[in-house]
Amino acid sequence: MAHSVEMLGQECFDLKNKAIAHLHDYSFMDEIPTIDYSLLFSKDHNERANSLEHLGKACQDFGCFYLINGVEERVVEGALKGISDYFVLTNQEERSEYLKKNSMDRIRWYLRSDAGENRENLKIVTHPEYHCPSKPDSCKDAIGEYLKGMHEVELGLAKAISTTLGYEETYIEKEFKLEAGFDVATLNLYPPSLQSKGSTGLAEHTDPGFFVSLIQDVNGGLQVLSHQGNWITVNLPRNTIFIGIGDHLEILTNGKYKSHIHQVILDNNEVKRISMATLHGPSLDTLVAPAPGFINDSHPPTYRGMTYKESLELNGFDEIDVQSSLIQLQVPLSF
Ligand SMILES: O=C(O)CCC(=O)C(=O)O
Ligand SMILES: [Fe+2]
Repeated sequence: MAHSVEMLGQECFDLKNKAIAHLHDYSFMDEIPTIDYSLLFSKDHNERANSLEHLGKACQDFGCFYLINGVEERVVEGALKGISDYFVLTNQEERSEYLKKNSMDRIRWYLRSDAGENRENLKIVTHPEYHCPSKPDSCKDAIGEYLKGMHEVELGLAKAISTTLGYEETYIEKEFKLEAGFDVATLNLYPPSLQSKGSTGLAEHTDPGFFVSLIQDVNGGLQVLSHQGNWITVNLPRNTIFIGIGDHLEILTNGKYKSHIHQVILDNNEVKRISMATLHGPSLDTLVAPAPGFINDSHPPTYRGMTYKESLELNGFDEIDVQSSLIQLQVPLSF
């Protein structure tokens, strides 16, 4: 059928409106992107360029992504078994040996069960030196093997993310002095919702550092806040690691790559859930401030500089507590 000029005009108008509506329909953006680690280093130039572009978008538009082909499946499964063994094969009295003793603790444990938090949590400093309870035997080696693999991935992601920011590969590694980076793993045990005091596993927060890597034994619980303001549940396919941007990459990039806001909700958890979040940080003596390349007239510095250690201790916390101080580091807006 022949189209009259008026009809074609109407069709064009409808198509344009549809496209505009789609641009504002952000529901399609509520799926956490997946990055294939191996493709970031592909020998095929186009494949590498495409996956780096995808990584840059994930960092800028989501602040998090699912990583595949980073650490071997056997190693991830071994670590999850090691964490489960720690909580199952020791009793609470043995675990409470790691209750806070002093600010320089390298292993620390607590159990919290109230309206604001429901979890048992063991924090261990894992880099530059690796600390882990010696009991049970299966725990230290299995978690250690995963962390070794994850440290390689950290260095690889530092290269890839530097490239997405338009810098040379070694940029982040040098800026954050990752050779002596301060990493803390937090091992979590959340009760089933029936046994919790309220529905909050862990309240809304961001984490300090370069980025956080997370593995979990069951899906459901961890949620991230999308840049469009929706809470998205982290559903990790098997052998996938969740990666979320940390506060100090937000500070270094002056807000270009934002720290991911997340929380743990126990609403639908019928079974207990274990997770391990590793906060990969700069070295404690690194002064982290917005880099000159991210500052210009329309982007004045949004954060003040501070060493990683000072920022971890800013609100009276110890470095092993790895608490965020992003809000306190913000420079007030001047008009
Ligand atoms: O257990 C989780 O899913 C998240 C843990 C977390 O956010 C943290 O330990 O900082
Ligand atoms: Fe966190």
